[in-house]
Amino acid sequence: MAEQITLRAPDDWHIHLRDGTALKRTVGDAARQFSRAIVMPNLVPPVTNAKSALAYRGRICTQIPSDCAFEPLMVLYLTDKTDAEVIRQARSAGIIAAKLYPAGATTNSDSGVTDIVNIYPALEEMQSCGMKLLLHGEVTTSGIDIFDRERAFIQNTLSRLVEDFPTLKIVLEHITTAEAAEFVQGARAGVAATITAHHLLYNRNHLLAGGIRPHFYCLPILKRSTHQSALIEAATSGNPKFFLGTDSAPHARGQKEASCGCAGCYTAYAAIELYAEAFERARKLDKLEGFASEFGPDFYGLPRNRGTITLAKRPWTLPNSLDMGGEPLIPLAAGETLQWQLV
Ligand SMILES: NC(=O)N[C@@H](CC(=O)O)C(=O)O
Ligand SMILES: [Zn+2]
Ligand SMILES: [Zn+2]
Repeated sequence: MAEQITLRAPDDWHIHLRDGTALKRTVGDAARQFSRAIVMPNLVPPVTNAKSALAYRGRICTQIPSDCAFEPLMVLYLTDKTDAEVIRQARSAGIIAAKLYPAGATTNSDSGVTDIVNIYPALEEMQSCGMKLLLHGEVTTSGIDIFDRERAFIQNTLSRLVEDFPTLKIVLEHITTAEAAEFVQGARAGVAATITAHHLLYNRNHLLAGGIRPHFYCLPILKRSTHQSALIEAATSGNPKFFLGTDSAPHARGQKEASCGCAGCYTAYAAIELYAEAFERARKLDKLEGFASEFGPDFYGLPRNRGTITLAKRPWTLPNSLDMGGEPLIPLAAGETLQWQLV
């Protein structure tokens, strides 16, 4: 029999499920892999209040496969107009986090925040009611090089936020640099980070050397391999400040393979298998369970899942494309062979 490992059931603390006909694909994949997921609110139009978050949750729930138990955890999209009252209503509707997209930073972030001081009253309220702040941590200043945008965000915005709101729980999402890992490690309690599978498995050579490969294009953009190594180190360290967030973000093939392609990698189809690959390469498979299944719920103050999943060492090949109800969707690592497979 193939070698197997059994883990407490994992959760995804950052995923994009989109809406409408995409939900069958995205919710099905997420629910097979994870028990819970933090659902990003960057729809068009974005999810900016309790009412639209609950309606979106309802649409997601209709697509949960009958043999899966899956809980979507909803997130509010912060805009310049989000005030304390919007936060209070969201909190009483069970929304556990709000997301800061600096305006223009990434996919569907046009309604994002133009100046952090505009949301200080909302952040005050979040701090007092215990709502988490999730960050797309990149500056949008056109003069700042795309490879430096995360570092600049940490210097200009995050270091100030952490001090101005000393008890606000903050997640710096999808970190991509050694500086981000260091900042989070050294920051006060209540500051954590998620790390994607693709930032553990790849670096900018995979994106750009020997031809441009649009399916590796995501934001924050893949960095050089020294940063990849720092992220592997952080994810496999057993430090509970680092936990799993796939940032799985589907765009149909034509949106990716284009003269101006969209940012986002679709990893939900094989998410835990991709992470297992990265942890095994680092010889740290024993650290996967904490990262994938324990540190996230502990940070959010939610119970750890009771169920388990089993992975078997049984090499398998990802399909070349997936059906998303229209144009095909190319999963990350399409056609590649992974060592571990979800049983
Ligand atoms: N990560 C990405 O490259 N894209 C995400 C947005 C985001 O998380 O920044 C998307 O919604 O497509
Ligand atoms: Zn983002
Ligand atoms: Zn994202």
